[in-house]
Amino acid sequence: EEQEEDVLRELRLFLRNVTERLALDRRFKAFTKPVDIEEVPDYLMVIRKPMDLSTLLTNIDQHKYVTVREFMSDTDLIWQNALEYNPDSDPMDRHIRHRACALKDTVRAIIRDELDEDFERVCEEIRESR
Ligand SMILES: Cc1noc(C)c1-c1cc(NS(=O)(=O)c2ccccc2)cc(C(=O)O)c1
Repeated sequence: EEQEEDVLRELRLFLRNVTERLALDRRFKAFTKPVDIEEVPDYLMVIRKPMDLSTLLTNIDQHKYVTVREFMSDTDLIWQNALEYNPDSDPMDRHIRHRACALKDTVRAIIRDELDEDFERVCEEIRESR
């Protein structure tokens, strides 16, 4: 009903704000767009579920996320994919892994500091009722 739509609208505002702040952080530039398959031809053979910050925004606008937990599953894909595709000891791989870990820590810190657990509980109730 109306109150539920108000809660989900507030969730989308929060998730958009978090995503836009991540996209503005220079450390995360490589995560702002899908990995370019022209530049990385074997990427989709290694990574089954690509994800990036622009796709997160599209998903938010398409009402894909009803809870922060669902949003976090997709943000986790971004850094997990980067760790999986770039496992080597060469400086480039180490550099992208360092940024992937920074993305993981930054998202968790924002959620810990800015998400009210009662709000997330209401979102989980809505998801279970659907
Ligand atoms: C993300 C990601 N996961 O695996 C890799 C590898 C990356 C990644 C993707 C991009 N952006 S891109 O796919 O458009 C591109 C790849 C190669 C040359 C030029 C552009 C950049 C970087 C980077 O470190 O700058 C890394």
